[in-house]
Amino acid sequence: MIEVQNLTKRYGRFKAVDNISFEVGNGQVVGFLGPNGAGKTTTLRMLTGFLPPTSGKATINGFDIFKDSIKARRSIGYMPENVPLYDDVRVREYLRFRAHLKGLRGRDARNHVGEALEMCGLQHMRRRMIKTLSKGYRQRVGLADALINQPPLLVLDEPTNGLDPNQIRSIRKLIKRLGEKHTILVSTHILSEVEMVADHVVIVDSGKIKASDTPENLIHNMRAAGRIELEIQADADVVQSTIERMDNVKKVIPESSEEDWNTFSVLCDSGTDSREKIANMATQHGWPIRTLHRHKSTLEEVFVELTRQD
Ligand SMILES: Nc1ncnc2c1ncn2[C@@H]1O[C@H](COP(=O)(O)OP(=O)(O)OP(=O)(O)O)[C@@H](O)[C@H]1O
Repeated sequence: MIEVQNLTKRYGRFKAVDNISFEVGNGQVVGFLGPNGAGKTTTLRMLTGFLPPTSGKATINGFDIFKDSIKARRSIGYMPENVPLYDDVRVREYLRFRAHLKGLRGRDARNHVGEALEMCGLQHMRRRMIKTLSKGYRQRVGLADALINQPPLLVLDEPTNGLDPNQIRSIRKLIKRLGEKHTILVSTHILSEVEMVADHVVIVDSGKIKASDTPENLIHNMRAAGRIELEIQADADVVQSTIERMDNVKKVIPESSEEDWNTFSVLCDSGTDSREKIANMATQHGWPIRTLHRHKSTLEEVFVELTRQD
């Protein structure tokens, strides 16, 4: 559905997007992540035909977005970061107007508007003036607009930006539902959200791709660097030196101590799990254990690891 090859965008001498390439298959929900200023919006604006690239190529649904822009754009529903809406019209009127702009007429226009209202949970708001809507409902109108001509691809730029946790949940559910029928490229800062909705994640930083994989693989590869949390009742120095001598253990880091109990992070080699060996060793020495837990990485930790500045 999307093929991006060596896409670059310069603003003067500054490279906002630096030679990125990635693909999004039909039906995938792809999370496009990166810290502020990473180049996400610039990339999405190029892919939706709003911004010409400095160099590189992108095709949407087989059409070159720069050479065959109109055809490519017919395949895209784009929800920009700040949804521009007219305040002094009613929700349904606005969507009908947008449907007309997208070439829909008569019954088709009415049906598509009805479906978009329904899909985005806006039926009961259809007669409301846009200026009276909460931010969450304004976002829904933006989404309804993006899907009104039922494009195969939805490009959503931070659809949950500025929403409260309840609104975020409902937009997340909506994205999940939309993902059943559409290919979706969604940029967001809310990583737990991506973990729940995305089949694939692209992480960008300083205009470059830092990782591109399924959320599971990204997390697994982090987890492979295995960290075990151990809380044990024994002399801290003895525990540390004993465990550090074990195979596959890279480092034992004392974290805290409370009365006789000492807590450690045990860092192990990729793909290994030393919990049983640690448990056996503790039993042999008669050291009681209160916690022996393999830490599960989150997408947030992967993100921080790949994009942190320090
Ligand atoms: N029109 C412009 N002229 C000059 N620099 C720009 C322009 N638009 C964006 N930039 C710069 O390009 C970089 C990438 O911006 P972009 O908006 O694509 O980032 P982003 O990943 O979407 O960030 P955010 O998460 O904050 O929205 C930033 O350093 C930004 O300041």
